[in-house]
Amino acid sequence: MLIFPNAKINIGLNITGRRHDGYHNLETIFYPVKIHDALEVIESEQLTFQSSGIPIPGRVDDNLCIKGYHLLKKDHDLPPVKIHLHKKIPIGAGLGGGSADAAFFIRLMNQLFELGLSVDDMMAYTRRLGADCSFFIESKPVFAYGIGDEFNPVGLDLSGYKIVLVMPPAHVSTGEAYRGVTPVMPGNSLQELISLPVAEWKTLIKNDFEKSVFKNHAVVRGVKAALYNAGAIYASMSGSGASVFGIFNEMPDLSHLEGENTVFYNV
Ligand SMILES: C[C@@](CO)(OP(=O)(O)O)[C@H](O)COP(=O)(O)OP(=O)(O)OC[C@H]1O[C@@H](n2ccc(N)nc2=O)[C@H](O)[C@@H]1O
Ligand SMILES: Nc1ncnc2c1ncn2[C@@H]1O[C@H](COP(=O)(O)OP(=O)(O)O)[C@@H](O)[C@H]1O
Repeated sequence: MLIFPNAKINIGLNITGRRHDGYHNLETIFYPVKIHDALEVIESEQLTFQSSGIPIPGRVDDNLCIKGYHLLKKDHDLPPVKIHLHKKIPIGAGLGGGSADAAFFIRLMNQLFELGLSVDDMMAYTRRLGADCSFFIESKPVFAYGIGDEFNPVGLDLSGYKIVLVMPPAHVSTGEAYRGVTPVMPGNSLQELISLPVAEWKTLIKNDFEKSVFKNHAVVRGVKAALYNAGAIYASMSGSGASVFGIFNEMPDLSHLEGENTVFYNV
């Protein structure tokens, strides 16, 4: 069975507090975008994992698909499977690619082996795999809070705009990004701001990671400026970086950014 895990962007990201478990409370909008991996699972003689496309750092045993398999196997009588992941979602980009693979793996296994898991059941597994992982069980626009695993639906539809995503040659680890932020409660609720017209977002909707990431990675700041210069109505770094997206009325010409950066048009 084949499935296509999609990436997400964060529109606004307020880090509101540090918790006793070392994690942070946050508020953000998760919005699904059309950049996909391809994940294939077939029943097999033994459990194997292979990948192609963008190389995935770390050991195979630490791959979130393999972790997801072991979690499910504890509760269900599963045969071994052969997993192939074709990686296209940039890694360490703030696009949640690893989390997407894990959540779509759980969805696929539920279907393939008729495990009868509800959305809540699947989210109980994904919560144990990563803070933003549960979003990808439904992959619909949401206002997320808590550590990023509690959701309220939002009626946000950006399909009338052109969204462009740029991945600069920089890598920011999620842990590093959180260490660079001093939590603060926002003056205005993101849940309310998001229903304002996109043209009003620029001065009101912020990503708290940008300050420290821009300080350490000037190239990321440069990409955001380039998107505004190209006519973006709104531009922001996604998540903990380093990717940056722009929302446009018309498709911009960003050929001057290609080469050094990877540019994804119409995500
Ligand atoms: C920053 C965000 C924003 O959407 O996305 P990305 O930029 O990574 O895509 C998420 O909070 C990333 O969630 P996720 O990537 O699932 O995080 P995890 O693997 O669970 O945690 C990695 C590390 O990030 C820190 N962490 C993560 C989430 C959170 N709410 N508070 C934290 O402090 C912790 O130090 C943790 O050890
Ligand atoms: N299936 C996977 N795809 C990508 N990265 C994975 C995967 N499984 C585990 N990882 C680990 O997760 C780390 C973060 O990857 P990713 O989710 O792409 O970043 P981000 O949290 O910035 O969106 C990688 O450096 C990698 O070691």
